[in-house]
Amino acid sequence: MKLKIENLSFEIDDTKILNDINFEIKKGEFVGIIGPNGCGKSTLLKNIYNILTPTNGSIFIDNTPIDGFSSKELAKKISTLTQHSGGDFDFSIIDIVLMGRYAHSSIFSSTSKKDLEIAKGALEKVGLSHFEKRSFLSLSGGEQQRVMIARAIAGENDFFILDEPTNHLDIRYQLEIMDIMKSLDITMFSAIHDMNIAATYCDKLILLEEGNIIAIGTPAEVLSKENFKNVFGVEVYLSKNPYTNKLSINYIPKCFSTK
Ligand SMILES: Nc1ncnc2c1ncn2[C@@H]1O[C@H](COP(=O)(O)OP(=O)(O)OP(=O)(O)O)[C@@H](O)[C@H]1O
Repeated sequence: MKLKIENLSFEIDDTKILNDINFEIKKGEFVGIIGPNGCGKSTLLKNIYNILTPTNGSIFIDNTPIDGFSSKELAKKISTLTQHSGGDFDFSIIDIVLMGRYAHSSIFSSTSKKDLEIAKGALEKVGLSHFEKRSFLSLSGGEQQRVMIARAIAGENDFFILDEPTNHLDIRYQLEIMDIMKSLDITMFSAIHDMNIAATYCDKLILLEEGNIIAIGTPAEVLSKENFKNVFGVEVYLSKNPYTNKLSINYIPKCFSTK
C-alpha cells in the first residue's frame, strides 16, 4: 500500500497547525516523523487516519482519496496505534486485542475461532500471552502499550500508522517491538521521539517544525548536526554504530559542552 499527501494544511480556530505538507510513502518503506513537542506530528497522523479533516489538500491511499473510504474500509487497510488509545474503560487484554479484528467481522457475528487465534498470536508476539485474562487498567504503562501494539498487529494490515510506539517501553521492549515491526512485511509511518530508534529502523525521516517540513530524506541526511542545533537547540556528536552500520546520535548537554 502506498500513501501520498498533497498540499495538506490543517487549521484550528484560524491557527495553522500544518502547512502545505507534501510527501509520499512507498510500499514497504519505514518512515518516521520527528520534530519538537507540539510541531504537529500527532495532528498529521490523525489527518491520515481520518479522525481530523484537512483544511486544504488531499490524502491518497493507493491513488484513492482517503475520504472515499468508510471507517471500516480504512480499518481494513491501516492498523493504528494512537497515544492514549486504550481508553478509560476496563476490558480484558484479549478483548482489547480482539478489537483489532473489528474491520474483519460484522457486528452481528460473535468472535470466530480464527479471530481468537490471531489475537492470541499477536499477544504472543509482544510477550503477553500470560496476561490474556488480566484487566487492561491493571497493567503498567509499558504493558498497556504492548497490548495496544498487539491490537494493531491483530488487524493483519500491511500499513501501520503509529504514534510513538515505543513510548513507556523499557529498552528491551523498544527494540523488540521495532524488530517485530521489521519482521511483519509492512509499510510503516510513525511518530518517533527517540532519534536512535528513528535512525536505526527508518528508511526515511520527515522533520517537522511548527507545522512545516524542514527536511525529508534518509536518517543520515535529516539527522544532521545543523538540524539538531537549529530545530531542537541541541548539540550532538554523530557516529556510526559498527554493528548496525546505522547513524548513532550522542547528545552533548550544555553542562558538558566545552564550546
Ligand atoms: N484541539 C486543539 N485546539 C487547539 N490547539 C490544538 C488542538 N489540538 C492540537 N493543538 C495544537 O497543535 C499543535 C500540534 O499538536 P500535536 O499534538 O500534533 O503535536 P506533536 O508534534 O504530536 O507533539 P508531541 O511531540 O508533544 O506529542 C500543538 O501546539 C497543540 O497545542
